[in-house]
Amino acid sequence: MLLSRAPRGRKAWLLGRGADPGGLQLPKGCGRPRFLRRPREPMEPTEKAKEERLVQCPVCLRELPGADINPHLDRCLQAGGAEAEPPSKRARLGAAPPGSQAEGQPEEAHPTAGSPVFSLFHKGRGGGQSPAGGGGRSGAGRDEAAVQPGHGCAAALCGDSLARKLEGRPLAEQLRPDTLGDYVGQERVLGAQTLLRALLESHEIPSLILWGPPGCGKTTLAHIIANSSKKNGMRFVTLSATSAKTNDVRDVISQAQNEKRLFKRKTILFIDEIHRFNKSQQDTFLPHVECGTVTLIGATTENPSFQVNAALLSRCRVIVLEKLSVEAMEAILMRAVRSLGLQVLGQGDQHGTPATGSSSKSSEFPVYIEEKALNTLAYLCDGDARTGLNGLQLAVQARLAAGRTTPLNTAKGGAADAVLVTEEHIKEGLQRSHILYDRAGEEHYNCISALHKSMRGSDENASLYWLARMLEGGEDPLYVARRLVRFASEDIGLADPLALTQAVAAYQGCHFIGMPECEVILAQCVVYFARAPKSIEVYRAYGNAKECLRMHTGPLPPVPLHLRNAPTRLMKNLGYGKGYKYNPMYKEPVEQDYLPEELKGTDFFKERGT
Ligand SMILES: Nc1ncnc2c1ncn2[C@@H]1O[C@H](COP(=O)(O)OP(=O)(O)OP(=O)(O)O)[C@@H](O)[C@H]1O
Repeated sequence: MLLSRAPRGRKAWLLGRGADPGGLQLPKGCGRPRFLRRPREPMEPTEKAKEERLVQCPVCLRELPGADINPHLDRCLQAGGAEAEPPSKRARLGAAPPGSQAEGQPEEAHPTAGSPVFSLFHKGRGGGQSPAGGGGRSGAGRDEAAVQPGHGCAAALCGDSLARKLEGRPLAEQLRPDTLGDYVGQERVLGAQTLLRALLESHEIPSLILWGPPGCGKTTLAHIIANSSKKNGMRFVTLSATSAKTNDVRDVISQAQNEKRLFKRKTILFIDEIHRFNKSQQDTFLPHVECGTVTLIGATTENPSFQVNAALLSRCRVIVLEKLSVEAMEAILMRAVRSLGLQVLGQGDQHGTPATGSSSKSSEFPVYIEEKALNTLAYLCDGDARTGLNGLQLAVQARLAAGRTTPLNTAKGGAADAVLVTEEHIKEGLQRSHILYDRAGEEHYNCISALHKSMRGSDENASLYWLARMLEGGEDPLYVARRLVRFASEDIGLADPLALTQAVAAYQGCHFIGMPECEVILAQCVVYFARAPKSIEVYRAYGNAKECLRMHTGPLPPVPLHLRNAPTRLMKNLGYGKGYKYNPMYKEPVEQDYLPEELKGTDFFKERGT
């Protein structure tokens, strides 16, 4: 029977388990809840009616036909709550096309992929094994930061098996650490003596906001907390603010309330990209964080002071994660190298020119990666581990697909053909926009601010550097050009009125020809501005005028009658324009007031000077 055909508004009740209580596993110390007893009905329903009646699961709140409730409840409880997400909700929250999954089907029939709720930390999803190849997670970590020439993983893999390992889930996902031991870097907040580490190790998880640039390990840290909290009997629920709606948050909260009330189980709610929730959505969970129904862990790349409700922020500990250092990146890449079974080719080793061979042939050879290539990758991914791991994956896959082998002479005296990944291949594999700059995030504002300040400080070299950093990172040239228009007036002003013309021309030039040709137009304008004399006289005076208006109390003074236009007889009769002295008619300077009476004599320029 489909849920959609069931009568609505009927009071939910649960059937008792009758003769088979053994299948129901309740947590220790928790007696059979009262709701499991069937309430008395005025008239005993028939067996068929009993089976068709809808009842609500106390764990996941899903309504099911009476006949299905007890097996469902068993599964729900055994799966530990988080895994018991009703399939109907998965379909609703996830990206599944409408109608692709019939509501009310048993949950086993529904994969979790695509759902923002509970999907991230599912075990065993899509064959989510570590591709350890003998290396696995053990031994990975800080001590592996040094690249050992000619030293791959214990079991070196040849092309074919490696290609299979790289299929499917992205390498970064496959290698996401499960424990703090494998979490690299971020010593300042997670080092041995830090408060956060002590709290995590004692399983006292406070509400947290994890703030840091992309790929620095925010989600990974949440994943580690999820693993350890699940082991300690807590529920861990994930929502992504990019796809979840306010109702999804409400559902999670009401489940958390039930869990707390019925099973004394705590819920940790992880919200990825929390800054994408608007303030009123954030308000939804504020009281529940306050009263401890849920422990909130939010991840954001944006400054939480602007993006997270002040009230919510004050109830959370803000953990600032940094870009991963080059050393940390090397450790992460070495862990990947080991897990993939690649051999590292040291600086002293030599190789010849790649020869073209068939794919099937190259698939039989071991795969080497230059030590230099790993170092370069560690530098170029700019502290973003996802970019680094994806770059490695792409480069290796591309080499395997190209089907070329290279004759190698290693320092250890060996000579053999192999598939070789060089520094060049790594650079090709990296997307340019990832190299230096996060166009959509914090870095965008940091760099434009640095450019503005460098021009203001007349440092033409720094100005060019910040400009190049933005453009090479993929910044929109029109965004930079708009800022230059503003700068021309704000910082140069009347010291060189031509600056504004330059900026507008630069904007139009960029508009006409686009990147990369327009970069030199912007460079010219930026250098012009850095060298130009500066004046904030107008900017300040205008600020004073605005201030004067804002500070004014009471009704604003009327526009003096003599300054008003008088296009009609009535207006003339009312005195509009009366006494106005038309300046061109006078040879000598005209004595006339232009400010309202009460502001007579105000000098916005004099007040603070320039
Ligand atoms: N500190 C770390 N130690 C080991 N691996 C890491 C670390 N940080 C990131 N990684 C690797 O990089 C991948 C991406 O990291 P993660 O998803 O945690 O980044 P994030 O900070 O949440 O980024 P985003 O804001 O873009 O979601 C992980 O799957 C993991 O393989």
